[in-house]
Amino acid sequence: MTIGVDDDESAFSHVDEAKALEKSWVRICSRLKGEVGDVEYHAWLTKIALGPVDGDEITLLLPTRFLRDWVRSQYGDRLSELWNQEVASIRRVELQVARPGDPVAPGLQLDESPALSAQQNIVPPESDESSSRPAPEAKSDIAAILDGRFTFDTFVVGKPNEFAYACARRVAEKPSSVGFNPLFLYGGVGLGKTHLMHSIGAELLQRGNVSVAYMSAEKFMYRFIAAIRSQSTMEFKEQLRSVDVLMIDDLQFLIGKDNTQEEFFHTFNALVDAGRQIIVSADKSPSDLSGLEDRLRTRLGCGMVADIHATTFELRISILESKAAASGVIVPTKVLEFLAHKITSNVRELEGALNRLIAHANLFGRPVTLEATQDVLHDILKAHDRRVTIEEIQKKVAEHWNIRLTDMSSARRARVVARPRQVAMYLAKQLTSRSLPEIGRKFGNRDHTTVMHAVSRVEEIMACDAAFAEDVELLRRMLES
Ligand SMILES: Nc1ncnc2c1ncn2[C@@H]1O[C@H](COP(=O)(O)OP(=O)(O)OP(=O)(O)O)[C@@H](O)[C@H]1O
Repeated sequence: MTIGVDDDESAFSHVDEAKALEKSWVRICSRLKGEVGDVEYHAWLTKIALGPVDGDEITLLLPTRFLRDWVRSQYGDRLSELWNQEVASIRRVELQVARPGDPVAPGLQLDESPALSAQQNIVPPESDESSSRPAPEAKSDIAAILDGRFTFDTFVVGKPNEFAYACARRVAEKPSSVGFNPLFLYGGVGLGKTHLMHSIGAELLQRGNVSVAYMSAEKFMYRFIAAIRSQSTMEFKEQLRSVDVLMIDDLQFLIGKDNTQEEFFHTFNALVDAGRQIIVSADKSPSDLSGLEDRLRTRLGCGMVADIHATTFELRISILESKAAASGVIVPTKVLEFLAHKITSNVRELEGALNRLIAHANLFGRPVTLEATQDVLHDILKAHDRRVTIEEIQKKVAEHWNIRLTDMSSARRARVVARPRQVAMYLAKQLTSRSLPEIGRKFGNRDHTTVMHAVSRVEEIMACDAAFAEDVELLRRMLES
């Protein structure tokens, strides 16, 4: 079965094609319903409308950005698999927010402010040669597929990323400036490199008159191999070398791929020599990318190298606040703090956790609370669980009430230090397997009866003082991270 958009007379007429797609979609829906159950199916999947097919990609349309993101994160891969099983020529599913005039699933409204189209094509450079290049399939090789969610507006700036952000902004405003070419962005997984690159692309395309190509290093390699196989390497090279801005994401993928590195090196030189902008991202700095050829590493380090550092608690809170605000769901500060304490590894995970909470709140129409958070995210939180020590408990509790760590074992009995000390003992009992005498010893050689008293006192106060109970609960959850 062939479904494509071309002039081939043997292809289906548009009407037949549309009917065949609808039938496939009905079958896919019925399989999905069986797999996910009625509630999930009606909550999310009935909102999808069929969009156009282009080559090996089918577009599915959703009425809001939120639904698009949710369906993409939860069902994106499964939808691609099912489509591919139904229609072998379809290999990818693109989920987009429907625009006015697009088909929408029955009974639904469009988002009032639909996201920037999730897909933008490369702007063909204006040139006399444009009619002689590129063949339609080859042209899609370097199409800049940008994620409309990733713009400068939605990027939250804080200490760890302010330098990279400023460099990205600068390149978006003045591509190919001296000292900024190439722009090399690096940092750990899920810290916003791709987001910044897409933001540059979106900004440049919005201003127009500039051609932008974006692709992952992996895609670069596969396109290169495909071009070799189809004997169209010249076209591929020409396309790459005709752009004003070339962005290659996750360059570390080219480690050990010598031929592709070589090709990239020549493309790189041709573009920089012609005064075009290159933007590259990787998980390490050029000097630490030890599997890359020396000459390439040297050239990569010649422009601006900007590091995105691990997030701080403050940045994680700001990111969560901004994403929660965009969702329209009220997420209490305590929950945001809890998440920012628990999930520290990368922003992608943090965002995933928040999205799940928001989806849950939307689905069941219930407010987001700390308890619900722990329930809904139990699997994520469990993965982050680890053993906690009495020293960590003392430190966290002392920080929380702003007392000195030494007061955890001092003889001072003023309430301002005695109460936090009791809480720390209570938490030590709750969160560790230490015996009462062992806990007592860690708190300035106190007797085990003192620990027992502390535990029951804290329980008493928690029962009648909700704010205190919430503080203790928050501390407990933080410490479990
Ligand atoms: N400062 C930020 N503000 C808003 N969102 C952010 C920020 N940093 C990261 N994100 C979000 O976190 C997710 C992961 O970011 P991104 O894909 O850009 O990371 P990456 O550094 O390219 O990761 P990888 O190493 O896996 O390629 C994205 O959804 C992105 O929007």
